[in-house]
Formats: sequence, C-alpha cells, structure tokens
Amino acid sequence: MIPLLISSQIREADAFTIEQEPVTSVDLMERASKAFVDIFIKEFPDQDKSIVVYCGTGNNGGDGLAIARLLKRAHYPKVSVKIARFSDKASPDFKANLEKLKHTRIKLLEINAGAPLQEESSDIIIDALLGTGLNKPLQGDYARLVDALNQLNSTIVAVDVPTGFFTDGAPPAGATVLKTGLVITFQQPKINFLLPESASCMDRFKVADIGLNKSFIESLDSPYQLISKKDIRQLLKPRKSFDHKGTYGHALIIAGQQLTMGAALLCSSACAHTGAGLTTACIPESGLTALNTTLAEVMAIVRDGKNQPEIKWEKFNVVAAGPGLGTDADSLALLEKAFKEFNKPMVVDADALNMLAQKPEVLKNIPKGSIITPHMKEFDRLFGEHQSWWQRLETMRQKANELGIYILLKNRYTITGTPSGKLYFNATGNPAMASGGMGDVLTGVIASLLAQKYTSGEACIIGAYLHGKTGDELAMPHLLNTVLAGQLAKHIPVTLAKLMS
Ligand SMILES: NC(=O)C1=CN([C@@H]2O[C@H](COP(=O)(O)OP(=O)(O)OC[C@H]3O[C@@H](n4cnc5c(N)ncnc54)[C@H](O)[C@@H]3O)[C@@H](O)[C@H]2O)[C@@H](O)CC1
Ligand SMILES: Nc1ncnc2c1ncn2[C@@H]1O[C@H](COP(=O)(O)OP(=O)(O)O)[C@@H](O)[C@H]1O
Ligand SMILES: [K+]
Repeated sequence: MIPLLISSQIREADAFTIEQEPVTSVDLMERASKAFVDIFIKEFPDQDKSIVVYCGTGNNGGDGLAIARLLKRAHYPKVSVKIARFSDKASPDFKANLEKLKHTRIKLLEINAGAPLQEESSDIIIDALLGTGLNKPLQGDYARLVDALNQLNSTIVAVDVPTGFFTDGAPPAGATVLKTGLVITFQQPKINFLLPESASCMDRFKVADIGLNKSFIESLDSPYQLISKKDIRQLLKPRKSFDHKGTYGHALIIAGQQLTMGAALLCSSACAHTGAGLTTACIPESGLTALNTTLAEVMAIVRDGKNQPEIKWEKFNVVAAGPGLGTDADSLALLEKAFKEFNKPMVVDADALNMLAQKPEVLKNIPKGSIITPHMKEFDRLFGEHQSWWQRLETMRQKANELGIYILLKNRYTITGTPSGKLYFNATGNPAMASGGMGDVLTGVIASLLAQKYTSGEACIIGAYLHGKTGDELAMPHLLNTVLAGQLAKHIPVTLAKLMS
C-alpha cells in the first residue's frame, strides 16, 4: 500500500526527511526539481520549444527557479522565468535559488502586484506559482493571472499541484484553479487528484519520487491508502494440487429479471471465471434457457414471481444480490429474507441498493462484514445528496463503521471504505470500461473471492484491482475505445494468472 498524506503531513514528512537524512531543505528542493525535470524531458523531448516558468515566491516558486536552471543545463535553450511578486515575503530556498539563477543567462521578468499582464506566447508554461502551501482560494493578482493563463489554451505543466488546487478537503465552490495538461507531483499523488473534481484542472498526473522518509510516512498511519500491484500479489493465494471445487466455495447470485437477464449472466460469468468452486444463479424462470445455453457451468434456482424460492442458505459461502434484480415487492422480500437468514457477508449491488434506498431501515439488518458496491448515484440515493466527493469519503467512513460493512464506491479510482475507517484507492481501470454491465461483473468477481475465503477487505481490494487490471490488459495494447463487460469477464483468468506468476 502507498500511504496518501494530507498537505500538513507532507510538510511533516519533508521536515522529518530534512532532519533525519540529513539533507538541507535547499538540497531537497534541488532533488525534487531534478526529479521533475527527468520526467519533463521524457514527456517533452523537443528542445526547440519555448518554455516559460511562472514562479511564486514560496517553495513552489523555488522549485520553479531550480527547474528553469536544470532545463537550461539539459539543453533547453529557450527557457525563461517570470516571477509573480505579489507578496513581500519570499521563502529562504526561493531566495537561494534566485541567487543561483542570476548566474545563468536565463531571461528573468518580474510581474508586480497590480501591473497589467503581458502577452504570453511560449509553447509550454510551467506552473510554479503556488503548491501545497495554498491556504485560501485565489484572489486578487493570483486569480487575475491564473484567469489570464486559463484563456491561453497553452500546454501547461504544473509543479507538484496546479496553482489554486486544494490537495485535500472539500474544494471551495467556484474557486479559481489553473487548468493544466500534466501535473508532475512530488512523492505521492495528492488525495484530491483521485477524485473526479480534479478532472477540470488536470488531464493527468505523474509522480516524481523525491525520497521522503518512507518509515516516517508509514508511521503516520494514514487512513488513505493507494493499492499497489505488490499488495495484490501478496494477497492472492495459489491453488494447490489436491484442491477441489469444494475448496473454492459456492456462490449464490440473486439477480436478473426478464428484461435484465444480462446482468445476472454477466455477474454469474464473472463469478465462475474468477474461480468460485460452484456458482448458482437465482433467476426468473424466463431466464433459464439463456442461462443454460450461455453458462453451462452455472446452476439455477428459479424465482417464479409467486412463491419465494426454497433456498438452503447454509449451502452457500456467499450471496450476492442486485444486478438486474428489479425493485418489486418479491425482490425486496427475498433481499430481506437473505439479510435475516444468511449470516455471512453478502455482496449488495445495483437494484438491491435501490431497494435499500427506498426502505433504509432494512439496511440496518445487512449481515456484518457485507460489501455494498454503489456507483455515485446509488451512493447518494442511499446516503443523501453530497456537494463534493470529499464529503462522500467522510460519509463512507462514518457509514461503514456504523453498519460494520465495506463500502466500495465505484469510479475512475474506486474507493473501498472499511469499518475501521480506512479508505483504499484503486488505480487500475480505464474509460474503455465505461459501458453497461461492468459493475455487474465486479459484483461477480467480489462474490467469487468471498466464496474462495478471502476476507471482505481482501475481496474489495483484490476485486477492484483485478477488474480494472483486466480492463487495462484488454484496452491498452490496442488503444481500444470500448471493452464489453462480457469480454472482460472471460479474460479474468488470464489477468489472474499473470498476477499470480
Ligand atoms: N522541503 C520542502 O518543504 C519541499 C517543498 N517543495 C515545494 O514546496 C511547495 C510548498 O511550498 P510552500 O509551503 O512554500 O508553499 P507555496 O509555494 O505553495 O505557497 C507560498 C505561500 O503562498 C501563500 N499563499 C497560500 N495561499 C495563497 C493564496 N490563495 N493567495 C496568495 N498567497 C497564498 C502562503 O503564505 C504560502 O506559504 C510544494 O508544493 C513543493 O512544490 C519541494 O521543493 C520539495 C521539498
Ligand atoms: N473511466 C473509468 N475508469 C476506470 N474504471 C471505470 C471507468 N468507467 C467505468 N469504470 C468501472 O466500470 C464499472 C461500472 O460500474 P456500474 O456503473 O455499476 O456499471 P453497470 O451498472 O452498467 O454494471 C465500475 O467498476 C467502474 O469503476
Ligand atoms: K504549481
């Protein structure tokens, strides 16, 4: 896991590294700037481009001055610097780097407070105005400058964070933020980069390792954690020679209606392909032929719409409910029965969540350790409207704890909230996966992992990673625009094999 820190903790990690390594703060700035430049050169190899570095007078500006000097040394001759002198204050490391810059032939211009802004025609703008030191929304000269740069439509690369961007906490509504194409950020992605609001001010980010003290970062025990491939490889359990289908558990998937049988098929297929020993689908009679012809491996329990099916709950290691299930009275009765009679963790998705939104008192009966897998709309239907994603994170931590469940909120970065208050961010997955049925597949994957005796926390972490990784393997090599859910389900064994190799 990669711990994700809030900005005050990043400052603590900076200070600890400076004291412990030991390294002077100006040398740490040099290291950070070099790490930035290494990535910049790979991204923008054309040395003929004109580059201007806009610098504030804090440490972000100090980085900017060092970056300009290092770019010149790396044979980018057309680099220049503009300093926004909007404050009387300047950090010591900014001043030290300004001295060093004066020994180069880099063109330097100062923009004074209140002065009219000059035209900007450089090919590339590097934004080193403000970084993680931002403590209020941009106003006055900074807001005016950022607004002007936003009008240019130029290529903008931010140092650490786009100027005006709050790295954690709910962003103030309507705040002015510089719109950047690429952010080269230090040490770790900032938490708000992983939330959808960031899309309005950055297309993508790259992380530059600046060697802050890792054991200190670990010791902060951040609730925000980014899942890495290494974690998944450590969690996955290899199969053993004498294992049999009983070893890998029996999953029951309660899903589907006449017009939404596809959801039941996709979920069941994903469950079987992820390796559950046995999969049974509880489906309407009208879906039986479809199931028997497309998924010969999956067994059925039929819901006939009049009588509740006889389900021997104790036969199953996991029950997943919701994909395409509909929200009629029979479906609700069956869900309530499952909550009462199945005493192991369940996976609850889609229409099952919509029913719970309509009858919130039922949610209190959800078996402890269960996993709910809402997308944003389902989440808000369940827990009320939210003004920001940061607010959703807070609700997740509170509700997961209150109900003793795992909440997996789906998005570009899917986030799992645990009863103990941790939030795990998953980075695999891509926009080719933005197509119907993809969530049904994820539900099947997670149910399958629970059947195979992974804990609920492990099932969420592995499930989100494996689902996204499979989508990446299908989409990336061919730059596919779309990956279909059924195609993804079938590819899971291949991705799983690679992760376990
Ligand atoms: N040793 C370190 O601390 C390191 C810091 N680094 C850089 O340092 C940056 C943080 O530097 P600073 O803490 O100096 O902060 P910034 O450079 O982000 O900001 C400078 C100052 O601007 C003022 N300010 C904040 N919000 C403002 C607003 N809305 N309008 C006008 N002024 C505002 C604050 O007084 C703040 O301290 C990081 O983003 C990174 O670029 C890197 O060099 C790595 C090492
Ligand atoms: N841009 C994206 N990047 C990464 N993953 C995505 C993206 N778009 C969709 N997904 C993934 O696809 C799934 C969609 O789930 P959901 O909205 O419930 O679909 P459905 O209801 O059609 O089954 C989620 O797991 C989500 O994380
Ligand atoms: K910046």
